[in-house]
Amino acid sequence: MNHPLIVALDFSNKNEVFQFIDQFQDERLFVKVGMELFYQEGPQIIQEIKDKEHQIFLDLKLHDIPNTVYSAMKGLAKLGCDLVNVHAAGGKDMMMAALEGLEAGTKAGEVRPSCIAVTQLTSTSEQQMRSEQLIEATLQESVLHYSLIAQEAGIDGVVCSSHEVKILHHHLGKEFLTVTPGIRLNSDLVQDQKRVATPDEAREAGVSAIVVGRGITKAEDPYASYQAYKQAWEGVRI
Ligand SMILES: O=c1ccn([C@@H]2O[C@H](COP(=O)(O)O)[C@@H](O)[C@H]2O)c(=O)[nH]1
Repeated sequence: MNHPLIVALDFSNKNEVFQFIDQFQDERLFVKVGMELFYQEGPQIIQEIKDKEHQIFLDLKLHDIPNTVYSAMKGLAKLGCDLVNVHAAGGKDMMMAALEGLEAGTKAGEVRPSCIAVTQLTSTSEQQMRSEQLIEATLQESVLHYSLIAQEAGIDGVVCSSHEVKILHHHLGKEFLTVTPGIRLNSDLVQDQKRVATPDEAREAGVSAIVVGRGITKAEDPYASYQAYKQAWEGVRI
């Protein structure tokens, strides 16, 4: 994964999606299709975006018993996305089943999508995690624990915040993917996110890919905002 800036297409219908995408005639985007769009438009939206030669992260965060996740992933693999995900809280057996489903559903001669696991949502604070999930650890420890079991299951990386990336690299190596939402420019509103970082901070932490939604899609000039995020994200990478 070559350090993409992934744009979250949190729209409720395909007209809004293509109105947005059509502003980027000269760019091959890496976009994220999440629950809002997928549940409204169904699986065919994936092919329509692929026809325009954009890469796709299908962010459905699967979390169920292993057998159900196996079958769901087998079906999703047929859509030909680049990246899919599960919740690490579903457990090691569930994550292994997700990978088996992806392998089973990937067409012969094609590469299976990468699969990452959500650790703690970027909208979760440590205080919330402790009081609502009854986890008696720091947030970093919880993210590290979920990442360790994800790696043991054979998962390719995790969704976390930029704040946890250095410790993950230390324990899991730099090849393990870190995909971080909760990205904001200093001028942006934080909204419902709790663990946020700027694109520069994410780059300095060594993040593999950043995810940006409203900062681009709801901007007055989405194209200009995309370029501003991209410039800050690309910076000087060492
Ligand atoms: O921990 C997570 C996991 C997924 N997301 C998703 O990323 C985008 C972020 O959108 P913004 O508008 O930039 O806040 C959104 O689609 C979430 O579903 C996340 O934010 N945190």
